[in-house]
This record gives sequence, C-alpha cells and structure tokens, in this order.
Amino acid sequence: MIVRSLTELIDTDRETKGETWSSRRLLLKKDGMGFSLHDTLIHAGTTTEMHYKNHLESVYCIEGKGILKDLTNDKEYEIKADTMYALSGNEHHILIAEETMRMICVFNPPVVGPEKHGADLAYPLLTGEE
Ligand SMILES: CC(=O)NCC[C@H](N)C(=O)O
Repeated sequence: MIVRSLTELIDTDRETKGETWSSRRLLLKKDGMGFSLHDTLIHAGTTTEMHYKNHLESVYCIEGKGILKDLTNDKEYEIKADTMYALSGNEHHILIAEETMRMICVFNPPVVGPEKHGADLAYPLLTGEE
C-alpha cells in the first residue's frame, strides 16, 4: 500500500513546473500502478496549448474555472469545479485559466517524473531508464 500526502511532494522530484502550471505527481510509473496521478495547479490568467500524442489524460477540476478549447473541432467547454474531461482521442487542445485551476490528472501510460511539454506540445514517452 502507498500512502502519500501533497505536502510531502513540494520541492521534491515529484513536483514538476511548467511555465503555466505546477504538477504535484502523487503516483509515478515507479509506483507500479499502471497510471500516474497528479494534483496540478494551472495558474490564473494563463493559456496552455497541449497535444498529448503519447499519453491518454483525464482531468478532474476540483477548484477554479477556465475554458477548454478542442482544436480538432473548435468546440469550447466551461471547466469548473466538479467537471471532468478525458482526452480519449489524444485531442490537441488549449486551456485558458480564468482563475487558478486545481486539477486531478491521470496519465496512461504513467509519467516517470520530469516530463514537460516538448516543441510538439506532448510529453515524451520516457521509460525511467534514461
Ligand atoms: C491540465 C493539464 O494537462 N495541465 C498540464 C500539466 C499536466 N496535466 C500534468 O499534471 O503533468
């Protein structure tokens, strides 16, 4: 069994920061669950363009609000606390955070720890052996 609290992760290698977000990675590939679990903050007033070609991601918003744009079909969704979206088709998308958004994110396959978006807007597929 694994028991871990958010405060244990701050300023460790389980906390990875991008320009517009901070991802606190509660479960990583090395934890052996087959997915990773992140408590992520998207900073207020930011826009983040993403395209996870190597991973499936589900995102459950628990605080804050913003707009999700699906760039594959130009649909827009209001995302606020209690709303989930799943990128079931690896959709290219943009997230506009009107307020700081706190998101619970699940990645399959699991991330190994340091992943950030590359020039292709995706996370690289790391093995953890690099
Ligand atoms: C919602 C989203 O994808 N934000 C970027 C960070 C990512 N979810 C992560 O926690 O690694």
